[in-house]
Amino acid sequence: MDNIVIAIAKGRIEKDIYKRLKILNMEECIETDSRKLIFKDEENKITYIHVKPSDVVTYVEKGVADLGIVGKDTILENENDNEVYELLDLGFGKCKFSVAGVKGKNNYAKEETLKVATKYPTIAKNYFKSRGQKIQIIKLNGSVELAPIVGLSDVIVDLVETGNTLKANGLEIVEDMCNISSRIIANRVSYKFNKNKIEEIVNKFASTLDEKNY
Ligand SMILES: Nc1ncnc2c1ncn2[C@@H]1O[C@H](COP(=O)(O)OP(=O)(O)OP(=O)(O)O)[C@@H](O)[C@H]1O
Ligand SMILES: O=P(O)(O)OC[C@H]1O[C@H](OP(=O)(O)OP(=O)(O)O)[C@H](O)[C@@H]1O
Repeated sequence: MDNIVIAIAKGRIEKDIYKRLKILNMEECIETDSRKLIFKDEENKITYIHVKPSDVVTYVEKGVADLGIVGKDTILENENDNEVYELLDLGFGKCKFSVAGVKGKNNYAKEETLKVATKYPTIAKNYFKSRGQKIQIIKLNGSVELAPIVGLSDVIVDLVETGNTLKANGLEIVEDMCNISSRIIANRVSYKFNKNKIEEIVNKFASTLDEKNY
């Protein structure tokens, strides 16, 4: 049988993923300080590919990867285009989506069209549509907190972890939208054809959920 391919999100959650891979003795092949993007663990018959977080869902949905480890934010941002199975909440990478704006300037009438700056247009559109609020999206790629300060938008939709970035820029949370954490996702066809191997891997990750040693 071919190796199971697991797409790992590079960046912020990578270290948390490696801690679990160590616990599962699945890390022999991964050189954490390397620029390499693909690692083969022949013993466990698993291939790991290192992918930008916002691309993991694409690799899984297209079937290049059987499994992916990635933040729920990227799953939600891709949900209109990419159908994948979400198999497990890994309990790390915790943050939340919130609507935020400049402190003391957030009394908007429902009838107004709200200008919303965000890195996550799909999430913002779905959220405000569900609340019957007309919006105009201003798509940005980062440092989104700047937008309401300089008048580019009324509010932002962004990830909040400690709240320090909002506080440092004189912004306040208008409303919380949903909690976020890292998840294991699966390609739907792979899950049907490699169910036993996939469930074996997912169950191993599930066994680390109550590990206190990291
Ligand atoms: N404060 C936070 N900001 C952004 N992501 C966070 C935060 N806290 C936890 N996360 C989780 O970490 C994941 C990876 O975040 P990271 O910043 O590495 O990726 P990214 O934002 O897509 O990268 P880039 O900033 O290069 O576009 C996110 O998808 C999210 O699930
Ligand atoms: O609540 P906090 O702990 O301050 O974290 C929230 C910040 O973290 C992210 O920024 P990051 O620099 O990771 O990504 P970006 O390039 O999308 O701004 C996010 O966009 C917020 O700005």
